Amino acid sequence: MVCDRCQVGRAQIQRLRRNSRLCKECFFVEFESEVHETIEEYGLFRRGERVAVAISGGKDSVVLAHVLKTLNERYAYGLELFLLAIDEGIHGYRDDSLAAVRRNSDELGLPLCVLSYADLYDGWTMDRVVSQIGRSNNCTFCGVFRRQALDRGARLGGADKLATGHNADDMAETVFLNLVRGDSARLRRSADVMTFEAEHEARQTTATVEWVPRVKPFLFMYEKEIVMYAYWKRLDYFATECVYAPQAFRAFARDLVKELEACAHARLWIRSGQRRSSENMQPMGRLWIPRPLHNDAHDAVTLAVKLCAKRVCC
Ligand SMILES: Nc1ncnc2c1ncn2[C@@H]1O[C@H](COP(=O)(O)OP(=O)(O)OP(=O)(O)O)[C@@H](O)[C@H]1O
Repeated sequence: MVCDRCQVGRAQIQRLRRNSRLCKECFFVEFESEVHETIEEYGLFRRGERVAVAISGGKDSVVLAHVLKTLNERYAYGLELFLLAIDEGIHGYRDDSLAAVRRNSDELGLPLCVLSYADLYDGWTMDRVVSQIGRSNNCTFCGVFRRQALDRGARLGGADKLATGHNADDMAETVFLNLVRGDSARLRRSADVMTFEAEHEARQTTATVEWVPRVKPFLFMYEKEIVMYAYWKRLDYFATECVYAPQAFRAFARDLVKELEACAHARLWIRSGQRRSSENMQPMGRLWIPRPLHNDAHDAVTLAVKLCAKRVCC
């Protein structure tokens, strides 16, 4: 079967969003163009800005670093990029992924800044936190520490923006997590392409904190396609899951999204990546859903809440 775009190469991937069948080269072109469109449409960067790319060594952030460098050169954004990694102090996980981060920094020729929880939080590594509080809830601590660490790292590095590798799948999970937690403030901004996290926290604590806006250039990109990009480009990333992650509440949300996707209707609206797929879309909050399924989507949210409640209660 030939590629729908160039009509020459052998089709090797069926795009989830547009349903087109593409060869590898055309897939790279479309993927990169879609990230560029997001950057342009939402005005994520301004010429001359210094951008911290948050890199964990996982596939999303490694692909993000490569794509941002490529687009910065191709479209002459005029950005000054550097990599920012946080060492949470998780033995057998973060030490290995940081090795991948260092190799990417060398390959891309981008400077790297590494900050550790141990240095920032008076010797408190995640291994030490888990030894004190056990495994349940440790991801909540880690998430709060990491958000602050990234913010501090970005400010230390003089960044105007902090770019993270959050993708459409992460967004869908986050929407459900915030729904279940009843965190309406976070729910409202969980699908934003640009957020001001520290500003929100500062408002709640009345502390004066300088903040660095966060941007998510991959918010409309599917995880599966990010994996294919990394695989076909032979990028050097670390694939193992965090040793503490299986206990995470987020894992419930991930399973839930998969369960919902098993219903044909839900699959159509659950990810923000559908946003641009058709003119027949309409917004429900920040999610875009096909018009004929608007009512079904409300049913799906109800179903999601019931499923979550069931899981949380069990
Ligand atoms: N230790 C870290 N250092 C720097 N950035 C991080 C770190 N952990 C997460 N991030 C940023 O937050 C984003 C989402 O975090 P998540 O926990 O989903 O990442 P991951 O699964 O470790 O790896 P990735 O998302 O890169 O595949 C990452 O893409 C990255 O930009």
